[in-house]
Amino acid sequence: MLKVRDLKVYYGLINAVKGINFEVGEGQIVSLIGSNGAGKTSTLQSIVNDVKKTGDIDFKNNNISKMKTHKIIQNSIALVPEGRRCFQNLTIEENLRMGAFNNDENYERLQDHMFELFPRLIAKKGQLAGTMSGGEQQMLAIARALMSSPKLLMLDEPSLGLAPKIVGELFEIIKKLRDEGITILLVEQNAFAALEISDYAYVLENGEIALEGTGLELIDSDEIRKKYLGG
Ligand SMILES: Nc1ncnc2c1ncn2[C@@H]1O[C@H](COP(=O)(O)OP(=O)(O)OP(=O)(O)O)[C@@H](O)[C@H]1O
Repeated sequence: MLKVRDLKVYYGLINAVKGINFEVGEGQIVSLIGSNGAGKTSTLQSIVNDVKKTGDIDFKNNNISKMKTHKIIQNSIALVPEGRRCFQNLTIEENLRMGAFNNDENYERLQDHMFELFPRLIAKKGQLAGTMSGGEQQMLAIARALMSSPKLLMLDEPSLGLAPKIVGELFEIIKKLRDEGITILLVEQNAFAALEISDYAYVLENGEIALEGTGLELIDSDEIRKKYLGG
């Protein structure tokens, strides 16, 4: 579904991503893991053309490298950025409606489905997003992105700052989305949680892919255990 070839991202003289290649197959969960500053966020931003880059990005066999960000989003790719960024002064329902503004699909049907997927949100649907917990806001951010009916959902550090119980709940939902046919590209520092649910994963180090394999292969790898899984 997504093929990234020789992707490079520069910020002035800083070469944040150094010519990486990776693929995301339809219906898969693929993760990019790596420590702070490895280039994960820059990679996601370059897919939606929100950062200066070189290289080729094919989505469903169309080259989208030079497409404008809003066109890419209309083209069924959604990005949930790090830090959630819900509309703090809007209610849950209003946030969902904002997510659907570009979508001709039946709003009520989509909204009902979001409340099925994220039951924590239904009781609070009239509440302002800014007054909800971090976990609830992360769920809302994902639900809002899903309101555009994306084929590819990209999540940047969804577990950041959340309690382990909520992370578990969130990752179960991510698996469910994959089972519903949504392809997922997940960026995570929580390597174990990501690898456990990933069909395939890439390890980014200093802007390069240091290692790749199935989620289970990487969980079993000594190198990954030492560097990312605490032994
Ligand atoms: N707007 C920017 N201007 C200058 N340098 C930047 C900018 N954004 C990112 N960088 C640098 O690019 C490198 C990669 O950053 P990036 O945010 O992509 O990494 P990351 O793996 O997502 O890390 P994190 O998890 O901390 O967000 C880092 O060295 C970072 O300091």
